[in-house]
Amino acid sequence: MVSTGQPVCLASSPIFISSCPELLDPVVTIGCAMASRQPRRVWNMSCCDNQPQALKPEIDNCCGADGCSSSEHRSAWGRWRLAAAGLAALAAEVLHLAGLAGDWRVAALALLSILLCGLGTYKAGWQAIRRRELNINALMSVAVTGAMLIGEWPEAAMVMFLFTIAELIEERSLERARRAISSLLDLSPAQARVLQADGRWRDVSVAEVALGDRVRVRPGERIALDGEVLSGHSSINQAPITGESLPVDKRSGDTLFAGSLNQQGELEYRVTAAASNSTLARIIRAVEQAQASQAPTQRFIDRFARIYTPAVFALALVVALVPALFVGDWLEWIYRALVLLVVACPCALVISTPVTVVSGLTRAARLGILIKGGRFLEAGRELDCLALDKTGTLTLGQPELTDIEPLNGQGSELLFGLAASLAERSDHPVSSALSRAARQQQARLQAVEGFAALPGSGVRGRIDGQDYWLGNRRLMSELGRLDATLEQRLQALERQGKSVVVLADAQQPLALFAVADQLKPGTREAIGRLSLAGVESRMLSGDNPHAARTIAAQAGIDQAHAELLPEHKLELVERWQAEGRRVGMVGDGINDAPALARADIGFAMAAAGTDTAMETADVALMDDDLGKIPTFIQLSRETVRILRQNIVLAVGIKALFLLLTLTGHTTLWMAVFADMGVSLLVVFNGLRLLRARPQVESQPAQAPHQISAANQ
Ligand SMILES: Nc1ncnc2c1ncn2[C@@H]1O[C@H](COP(=O)(O)OP(=O)(O)OP(=O)(O)O)[C@@H](O)[C@H]1O
Ligand SMILES: [Zn+2]
Repeated sequence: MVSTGQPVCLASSPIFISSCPELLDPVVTIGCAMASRQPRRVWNMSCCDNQPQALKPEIDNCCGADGCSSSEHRSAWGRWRLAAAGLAALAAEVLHLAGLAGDWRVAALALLSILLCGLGTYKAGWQAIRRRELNINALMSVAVTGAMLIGEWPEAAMVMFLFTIAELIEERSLERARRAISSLLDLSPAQARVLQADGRWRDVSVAEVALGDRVRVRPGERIALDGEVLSGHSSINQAPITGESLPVDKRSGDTLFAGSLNQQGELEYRVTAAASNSTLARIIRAVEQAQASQAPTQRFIDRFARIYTPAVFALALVVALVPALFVGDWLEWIYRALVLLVVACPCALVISTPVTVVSGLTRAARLGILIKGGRFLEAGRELDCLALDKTGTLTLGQPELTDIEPLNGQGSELLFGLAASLAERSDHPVSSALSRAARQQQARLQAVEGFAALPGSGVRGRIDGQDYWLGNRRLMSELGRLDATLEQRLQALERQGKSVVVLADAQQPLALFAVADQLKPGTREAIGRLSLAGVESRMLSGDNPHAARTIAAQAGIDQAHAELLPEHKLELVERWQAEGRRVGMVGDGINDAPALARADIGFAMAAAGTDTAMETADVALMDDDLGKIPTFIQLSRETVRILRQNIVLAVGIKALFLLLTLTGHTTLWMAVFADMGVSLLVVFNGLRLLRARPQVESQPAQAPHQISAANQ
């Protein structure tokens, strides 16, 4: 049981982290990660003076050769014992009601029940008291012991039994919320059909597949490993990764994710990541880590519990002693003090937050939204301003070359060849547009020396001993190549909403190349949902003001800031924060990195498959669907709402019972039932998030587009 305060091996849980409802100390978690597909076990080390060494034997024991499944935490024996304890407690109660109150048989049955189910609680309670900490176990141990001492045997047994049951249910719920995420891993098959050296295909365990191996997947099968399609054509359901079940078209060169479902054609692919390091495995690892990190509410509650429990003991002592000094009736006041201890049990309050946050994180991951900690899940609610990069975030990020304008009589074919040779070396979307067009037109590319990317402005390189530049207006004016004619022609193209780059040599500008990007399907709708949620969208673009405004207008964004260098994006984010706004930032390129890092929440899009995005962003959206941001904000609000409901429920009901207790209207029975009831209430309230349906219905009904396309 999690709350024993003992190191606990949650063998039945494939992942895990510590969670100790009545935790008074910071949690130390030790994970024993087995090979990738193996269960992973972790101990709750709230006790043991936080010394991992103290647990060494337990860890060795648990991770030993026998594997993790042997020491099943709630064994069959444990369940039988619990059932027997329940029967004994009930029998004691029945005998008691039958008027045999003082009978030794009642006491014996009650004692038997307590011994059967309560030893763990006593042990943990004793350890806590020895460390001069007072936790739930100590609270319950004292209450039960006190009840026995004043002869309330059946009640003592019932308190212990119900407490044990409640703890069990809570622990199970938390495990369920956690397991919900790791169960995703079961989606990727354990075996893959790999091409052997002798040319035959053989089924091989995924752990043995090497990088670069050629794997075949048939229609209807799940993809076993991350890879790149070598041959074949199919549509793939990537829902486990992206949360989006509309199938995505995949053909040669596209990225495949382990765990996704191949729907139609047969594919052969080259393995690009070991099974233990697939995108899916990394998502799950990240969620586990996020689950381990405490949300602000959690930290608050831990601090609260630290003061609270000792205060309750003090109050109970006062209730037991003081009134009796004046009015007598010792037994009655001691009884009330014991009821008070049970009523005061804060387990509902303490467990409600982890259950809720874990459920929220898991739900998000299933929707293809990877949140890096409870902190961000709680903070999402407060965002009131979202800064968006243009290319690749609002647009498809795959601009098409639309115009080539030679400037001084040279052949456009020659100039295009030069520009494309430079562009070929860069993966900036504008450059990619040129190189794509060059490939289609089979333009002659030349070798480039001394290539350099000039972030925010363009590229530079030497061809045939001549220096060339390819870049935007800023670059031309820096080079002193921007004259009136060039300016005029630039503006003419830009006014059509196009991005324009100029090819120049050491003397003069040679040609203009215009590209136009398209708004991504679903962008306008996502911006609309954001604004409904009270979040203002603002565009931050490195592109020219006309192109920026054109896209902003299409997307429904009022504020567009153009011609920004990376440091300008950062400055704007900082300025808005200084105005008291909570700023989120969505971007992809390196030019967004400083602003992303500075923003209250940095979002990365199309993060599946791009390592840096998945690792550095606060919130990583697995595909390029902007609609995931309003979904995230809704989920965040819902999470916080449930967190608050739980706090009000837990504290409110307990406060009510406290009053009833002090006035002598409650019994131990009622107190335990109330405690259990509140605990279950908050746990199930938290678990609701797992099932929550934060507006997935608002997916645009457009044709699916390739996610790999946006991973530039
Ligand atoms: N490697 C490059 N190849 C070609 N053009 C470039 C390159 N780098 C920058 N540019 C030019 O400079 C402009 C600004 O570039 P920057 O990377 O800052 O913005 P962007 O990513 O294109 O736009 P946004 O910031 O809106 O996503 C581009 O629109 C392009 O015209
Ligand atoms: Zn409790």
